[in-house]
Amino acid sequence: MPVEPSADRQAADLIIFGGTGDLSMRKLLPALYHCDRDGRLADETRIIAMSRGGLGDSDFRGKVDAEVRPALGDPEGWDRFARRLHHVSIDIGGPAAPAGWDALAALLAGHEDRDRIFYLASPPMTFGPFCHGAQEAGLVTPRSRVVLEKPLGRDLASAQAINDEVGAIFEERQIFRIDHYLGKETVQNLLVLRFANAFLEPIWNSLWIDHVQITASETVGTPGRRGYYDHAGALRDMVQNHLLNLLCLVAMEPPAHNDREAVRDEKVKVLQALRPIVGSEVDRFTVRGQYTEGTTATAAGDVTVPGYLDEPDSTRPTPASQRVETFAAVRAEVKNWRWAGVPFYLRTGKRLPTRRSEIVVQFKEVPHAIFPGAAPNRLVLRLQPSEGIELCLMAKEPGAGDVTLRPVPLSLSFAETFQSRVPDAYERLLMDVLSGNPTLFMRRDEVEAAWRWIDPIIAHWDGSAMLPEPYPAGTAGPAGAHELLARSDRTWHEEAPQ
Ligand SMILES: NC(=O)C1=CN([C@@H]2O[C@H](COP(=O)(O)OP(=O)(O)OC[C@H]3O[C@@H](n4cnc5c(N)ncnc54)[C@H](OP(=O)(O)O)[C@@H]3O)[C@@H](O)[C@H]2O)C=CC1
Ligand SMILES: O=C1O[C@H](COP(=O)(O)O)[C@@H](O)[C@H](O)[C@H]1O
Repeated sequence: MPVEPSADRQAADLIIFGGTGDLSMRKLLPALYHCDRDGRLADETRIIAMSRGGLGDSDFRGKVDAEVRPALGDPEGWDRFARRLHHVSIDIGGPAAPAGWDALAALLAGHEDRDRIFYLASPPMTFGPFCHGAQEAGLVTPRSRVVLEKPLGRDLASAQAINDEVGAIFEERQIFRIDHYLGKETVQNLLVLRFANAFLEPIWNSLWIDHVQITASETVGTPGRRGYYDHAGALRDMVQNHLLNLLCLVAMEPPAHNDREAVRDEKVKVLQALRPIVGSEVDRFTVRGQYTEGTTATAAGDVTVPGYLDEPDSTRPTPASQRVETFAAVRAEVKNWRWAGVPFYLRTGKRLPTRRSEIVVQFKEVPHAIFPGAAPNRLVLRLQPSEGIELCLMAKEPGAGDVTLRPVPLSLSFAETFQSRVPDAYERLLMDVLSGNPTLFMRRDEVEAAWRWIDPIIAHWDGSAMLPEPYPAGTAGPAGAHELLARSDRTWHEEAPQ
């Protein structure tokens, strides 16, 4: 049964700019539906999508009904959710933009006392023009907040320009830079695991840890996303934000408090301690690839899928599309006392064999082996497909005779242990925006520190005559990714004996 909306919830108008896009249809609207079903939205809260689509409210409701509802099964309380939906057409930067602002103003008139959230689920170059337009239309109230999707810009300079433009209209306390990985249950649990348990922290350093692997592997390709992806690539799309955030949470010092500034202060220090990868080092410490035609596993069996350049899209590939990486791997180092000499291997790619996001903390070998075959311990924090934690220990196989060792996992699945649905990251983060809690959002200095480290890698790739290494869809990425670890006698987690 859907839960009745709580009377003490603050009513809000949530304006999703880009409300017909992939992110909105796949993530934001399903998350908002779940929040509504669980009674977490006030009765009067409205969801107002904006796009160039020329849709009326009923067209938009029909679109959401056709595209979002089926993925939710048979959703209870759907009609209540559907009544919250509205659509306003606008072409930001286009000649008809004033008419769009007028339509939005008419819808919002008389509701100035509500929280007003502008969620920018659109390409980053629209952020500045959108905020200016909203201000000129008189729509920015003291109760307004703005949510900026990642990646914020294409490099440090564009990120600074966007931050300046948005910062001229909204105060920093009103700006929520979202990275949905920070809303994932395991990611929040990482801090609990580290700082609410005594046993890990004493060994959480270079004396005990050999290296860390952070992987976000996806089976999906990029059909229909050329307009965005050709300007992004895997490094900007995933590494600059999601993977660096995970690295920060693994590597940061214990904050004095679990509050918005203390946690973010410690994360920034990690970003500032990242050893820059510059010039020819980029060729040694990074790998990039692009998928070609191959096969991918689906529920209906293996299917042949096109390469990146042949993905169906309304825009044709350009010569620059050949340079876009759909796979990126980086060997990073945090230059401080705790982590000296411990590599952090980051890796992400599209059209890989499995959908899997995880952090693997690989411990060192025992200092003195009295049993042959002892493999080092490994802690795996699983973000996807299911969220959980696994500690791989060595155990003796039952039986008399010689001791035979076997690695065995101590596993914790959040869904099984807590017998409850694990909420999607966007549910948590959208509710944080609605209640005004920015702890799990990025501060300006964090985003800019991340770009400062990423920029030299991109500059070297851009200036190089080399193209990304091809890898067939459905395989584990380019050969260079294997070599990145093999050089130091290491292997990626899934290549190691399980
Ligand atoms: N897709 C995903 O899984 C994720 C995406 N993101 C981020 O979210 C943002 C959006 O991504 P995604 O949804 O994939 O992109 P899409 O291209 O699918 O959607 C973009 C949306 O913005 C609207 N839009 C674009 N330009 C204008 C304009 N000038 N005026 C009015 N509306 C405009 C589009 O509508 P129309 O064309 O009708 O105008 C559409 O609704 C990006 O910054 C991306 O990095 C973040 C995490 C995950
Ligand atoms: O931000 C993004 O994330 C998704 C992957 O998110 P996940 O929660 O499914 O791991 C990725 O597909 C997309 O390219 C990127 O923009």
